[in-house]
Amino acid sequence: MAENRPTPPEVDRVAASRAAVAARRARAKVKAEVASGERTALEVLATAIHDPIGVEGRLRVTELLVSIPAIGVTKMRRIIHRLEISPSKRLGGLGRHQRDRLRDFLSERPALRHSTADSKLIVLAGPTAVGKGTVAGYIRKNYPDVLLSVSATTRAPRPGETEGVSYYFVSDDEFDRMIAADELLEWATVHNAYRYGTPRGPVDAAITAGNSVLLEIDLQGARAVRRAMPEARLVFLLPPSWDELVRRLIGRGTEDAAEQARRLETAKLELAAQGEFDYRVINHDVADAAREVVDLMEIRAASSMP
Ligand SMILES: Nc1ncnc2c1ncn2[C@@H]1O[C@H](COP(=O)(O)OP(=O)(O)OP(=O)(O)O)[C@@H](O)[C@H]1O
Ligand SMILES: Nc1nc2c(ncn2[C@@H]2O[C@H](COP(=O)(O)O)[C@@H](O)[C@H]2O)c(=O)[nH]1
Repeated sequence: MAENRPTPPEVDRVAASRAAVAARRARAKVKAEVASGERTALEVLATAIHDPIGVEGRLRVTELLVSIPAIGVTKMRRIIHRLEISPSKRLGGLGRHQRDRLRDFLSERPALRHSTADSKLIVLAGPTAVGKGTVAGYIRKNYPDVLLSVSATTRAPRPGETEGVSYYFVSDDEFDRMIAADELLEWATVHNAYRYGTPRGPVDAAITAGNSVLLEIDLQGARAVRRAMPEARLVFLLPPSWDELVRRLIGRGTEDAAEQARRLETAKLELAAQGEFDYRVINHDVADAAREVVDLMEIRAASSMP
């Protein structure tokens, strides 16, 4: 019956709304492909440049960035601010310089180019007194699903440290035995002083069970884990400034002046190596830094679900 048929303006509205739904679905599919590692963000950008009015071209830069595992909304806002790209910009509407900056950003970060869907191992490293232990402790308390690896060390306990929670405090002989028995995933002499190592068993067991594991270790250890387990994601914790790092070290008051000086020398070398890491997190605030680290695991855990 003629009166039940849509009038021409209605036809336009229905068609437009169907097209909008189809476009939204197509964009959601692209985002899911990036999130699962099926396509890289770089590939999506390349397609958008080739076809600015296609599905990829209609994707907002913000949508592309938050599809990438390890980039949450806060980090995405910081990135687009740094790249001087407006949040409303679509990939197809980027100017040449914006496009180049975005392409450079995506190319420079190996972790953003490859799928990270199967990585559950996060390594947290950074200079002395930046707050690695504090951030790891916050994660232990507030995110019980994350297993914090407990290292073995030959150094003596500090006041307040607990055997089996802070560290396994072992003798030199016992540490030698652990190395010989291949019980350590990695180990290093840190600050030219004591030996520290990650017991392999609990890490393997947690990963096999599908749980996320956090290792809080030094730069040498991070490099060794990368060699042994390339799927591990390396996070470098940074201080807001060098002066603040010195303030934290002195304020902690657990080392004498000679040990502080030795640690600060190591810190300079460690800071120079930050470019080797997949992610950098500035520890302004403990809860925020912990959240950023845990976000890496949550995204990965979710994306690795069947
Ligand atoms: N976001 C923060 N703001 C202010 N102080 C902090 C912050 N995070 C940690 N601290 C303080 O800085 C000091 C050093 O922290 P922590 O011992 O966790 O460092 P670390 O990186 O584990 O050091 P190390 O490698 O020497 O063991 C502590 O006194 C801690 O309370
Ligand atoms: N390579 C490893 N480094 C480790 C491990 N556990 C801790 N550490 C690092 O040692 C220093 C000093 O720690 P502190 O407790 O004496 O202040 C710090 O940078 C830790 O990250 C480990 O298992 N392997």
